[in-house]
Amino acid sequence: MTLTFRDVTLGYDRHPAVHHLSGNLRRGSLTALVGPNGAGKSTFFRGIVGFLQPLSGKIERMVDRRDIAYLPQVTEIDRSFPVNVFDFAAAGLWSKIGALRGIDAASRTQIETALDALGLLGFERKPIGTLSGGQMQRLLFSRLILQDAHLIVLDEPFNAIDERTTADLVARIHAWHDEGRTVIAALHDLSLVRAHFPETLLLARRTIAWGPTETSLTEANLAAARRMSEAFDDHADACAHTTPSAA
Ligand SMILES: Nc1ncnc2c1ncn2[C@@H]1O[C@H](COP(=O)(O)OP(=O)(O)OP(=O)(O)O)[C@@H](O)[C@H]1O
Repeated sequence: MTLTFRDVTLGYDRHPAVHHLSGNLRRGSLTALVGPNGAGKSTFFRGIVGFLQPLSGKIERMVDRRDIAYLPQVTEIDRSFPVNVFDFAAAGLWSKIGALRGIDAASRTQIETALDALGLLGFERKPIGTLSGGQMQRLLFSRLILQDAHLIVLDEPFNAIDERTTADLVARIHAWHDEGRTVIAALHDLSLVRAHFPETLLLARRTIAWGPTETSLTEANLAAARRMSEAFDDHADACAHTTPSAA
């Protein structure tokens, strides 16, 4: 296993957002995290990476925190920061070599190789603020390559990305999977999930289904996820165990 969740509840200011989640993220698995807007997907990821401590229950990590790479939603990334493509990618090496060691010839080659893998060679000196959305997402994936983490957590990596870039990024995800890494990605495009992700966690504040994609993403489960998400009271203090009745 890479992660085990034991009756985990996550939330903000004591208001639960994700309820009583139990299960395992198998080592080397490739999982899609699916759920309606506000289902708790980003909250779940913040719990995985340790930005958010569970209100109750336990997340057991069989990997070191430094061996977890996290790609937040693109809206959470500040692109006004005055840094160029090369230096932004180079930050991916910091968790392994430290920020102060400087970049030697071997590291430079590694960074160029990672940029090349995502079609960004030649962009090294460009400020990140001048990149298109798709180029920025390619850069974020280059940095993930350099992080060389075992567990890779991707929050909506294909948002506002064209088909060509999506195909390149999907290929990179398959390469990570083939290398034996554990990958989990929040996605809204169900045809993409069915085509490329063997396992799915369907979340709507609680687990609706978690297992093989074909058995998780049934019409009945998707309808249950919609109902559950709509019925959820964001301001509830207590941990509601009740399930809304089928409409
Ligand atoms: N920083 C925060 N402080 C307070 N509440 C939050 C915070 N972030 C999220 N929430 C609330 O937690 C609930 C789950 O939100 P979350 O962002 O995890 O959902 P999501 O499934 O990632 O949604 P989307 O698909 O729209 O990105 C929502 O009701 C949201 O308002």
